[in-house]
Amino acid sequence: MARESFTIGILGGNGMLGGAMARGLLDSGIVAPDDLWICSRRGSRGGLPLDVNATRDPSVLAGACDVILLSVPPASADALRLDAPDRLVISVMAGVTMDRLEAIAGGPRVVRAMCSPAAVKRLAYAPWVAGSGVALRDKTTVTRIFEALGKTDELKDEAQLDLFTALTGPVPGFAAYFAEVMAGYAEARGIDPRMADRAVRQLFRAAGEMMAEGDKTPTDHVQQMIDYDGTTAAGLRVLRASPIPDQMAEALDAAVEKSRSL
Ligand SMILES: NC(=O)C1=CN([C@@H]2O[C@H](COP(=O)(O)OP(=O)(O)OC[C@H]3O[C@@H](n4cnc5c(N)ncnc54)[C@H](OP(=O)(O)O)[C@@H]3O)[C@@H](O)[C@H]2O)C=CC1
Ligand SMILES: O=C(O)[C@@H]1CCC=N1
Repeated sequence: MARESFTIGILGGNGMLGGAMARGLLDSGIVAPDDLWICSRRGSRGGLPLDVNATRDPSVLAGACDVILLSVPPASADALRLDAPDRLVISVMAGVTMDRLEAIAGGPRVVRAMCSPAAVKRLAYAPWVAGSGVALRDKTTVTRIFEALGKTDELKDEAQLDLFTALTGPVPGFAAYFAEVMAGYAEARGIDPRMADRAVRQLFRAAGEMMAEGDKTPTDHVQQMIDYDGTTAAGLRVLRASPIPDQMAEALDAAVEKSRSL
């Protein structure tokens, strides 16, 4: 049986995340360029193909699209009114709660999600929570859209979205900080900065690919290196005994609190 096709509109589709999702969706083939709409105040296309429809008017986008993705800054959210209770509205905005989304959409057929700019490579992780007006068929649509952009899970507890806003919303996000620290260590010990940069980029690329493949969890990888009992084990034992896990939790808590205050 052929899969249902739909038109998708992205409010903020010329922005960092909106543009990444637009490109990912087009690359996946889930939507044809002429079934994709983007909307922003400037009405710019953000380098998307000319067949993609662009408008400055959110009501035009809402009128043309079965599914509307909201990807404008949280500060712009409360002034938005789509009045489109019959459309499936999916927000990827940090901290904008389900209640606020229902006010924007004009009804409860809304999904609050988190996504990331890795959507451009179809490598995002997108958890989501369904509002009370979201039917089973809508959930299938949400899953199809986010599977086109990477991996996805339905959550039951809206509060957990703030945790993912901190953990997986920013890409490279907190992983970039660890890369920065490692490159800084190398530079401080006389390695050419360009070489340190190249080395650390390649390390994180390989680490990401190796951790994404197979069944091993990050803990399994760490334990395997500790069990090997070589040079890396010496350093990992220092890290495991350090306050770094608590400090990491403090940093993530700060990001979660920020999300809850938006
Ligand atoms: N960037 C990221 O890493 C992530 C972002 N997010 C969330 O995604 C959303 C978008 O973020 P991001 O892409 O970084 O932001 P950007 O500033 O890059 O893009 C936002 C876009 O929205 C448009 N816009 C702003 N206000 C309005 C409005 N009132 N009506 C219509 N369009 C508007 C802007 O275009 P114009 O000026 O032309 O109107 C702009 O291009 C935010 O809510 C953020 O929390 C979530 C996860 C990760
Ligand atoms: O840093 C930010 O505000 C964006 C939103 C969620 C993740 N990154």
